[in-house]
Amino acid sequence: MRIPFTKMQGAGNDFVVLDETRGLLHLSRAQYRQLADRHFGVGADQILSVRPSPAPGIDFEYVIHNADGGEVEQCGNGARCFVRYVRDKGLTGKDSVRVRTMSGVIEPRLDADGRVTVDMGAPVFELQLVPFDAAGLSPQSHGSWQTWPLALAPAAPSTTISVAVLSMGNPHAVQLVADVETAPVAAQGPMIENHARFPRRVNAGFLQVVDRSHVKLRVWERGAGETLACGTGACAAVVAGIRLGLLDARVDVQTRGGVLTIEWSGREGAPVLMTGPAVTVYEGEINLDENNA
Ligand SMILES: N[C@H](CCC[C@H](N)C(=O)O)C(=O)O
Repeated sequence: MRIPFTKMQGAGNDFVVLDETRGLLHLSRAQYRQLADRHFGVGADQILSVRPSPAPGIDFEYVIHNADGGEVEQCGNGARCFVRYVRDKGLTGKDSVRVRTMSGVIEPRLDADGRVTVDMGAPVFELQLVPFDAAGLSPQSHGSWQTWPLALAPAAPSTTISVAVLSMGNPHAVQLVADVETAPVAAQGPMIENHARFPRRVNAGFLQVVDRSHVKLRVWERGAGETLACGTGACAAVVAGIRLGLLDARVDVQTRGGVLTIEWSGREGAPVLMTGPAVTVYEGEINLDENNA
């Protein structure tokens, strides 16, 4: 099956974008994996499918699959690329669109300077909604919030880390590190991602606080491994830093792929705003294996 696609990236988090506004492609999990494969396919961290409005007052639906083929609830860098895509393709005349994902409705907006700002909605702290199983654990208190001990069981000795746990529509576990460059992302990332206390797995953030308005962040993403940037991960890390009393309301997040600016008032229920780049890299066509169907 030969299909057209658009390759995009937001701060180095890269995507294959598919136009399904005139009909669904009905791709299989294996075909999503092939699209994301950097040797047998196009190569991307996630696949974004643009679909027609699902309901009045909502402009589009946006479906997200990780490189491992699994469908997920939210993708922040993808949301910025999404609005750039629908604008450039003439699928909308608006600069700001309301789009539904599996986790709810978000509102990306094209800014005059070419960057994109997205209202990512409010962070969720109820552990059972992340979801995170805290049974039998005693949290460490930090002012009005807490972090949770997470035992990582390598061969020996087992390591226990301390994570802030929250959802941006998708699950995040954020730990503070002294230096992101030496943080054990490759060693600990998979163990956190697949930890039994996260029934739907989790995105693992490694956060270095530089000062109250600048941080550095690396993220081992659920279903994709370490990416050059993670939009929801940047939102989750800044919200965690604010709640732990370490950050102010507007923070520049330095990722390996670029800078994202995150704003959150600190009031529960208040939305998180994320601003960053969205770039079209190239257009192409791919022969998808039929036997992958
Ligand atoms: N790996 C994430 C989805 C993509 C999130 C990330 N690319 C972003 O920009 O938010 C998850 O499984 O929840």
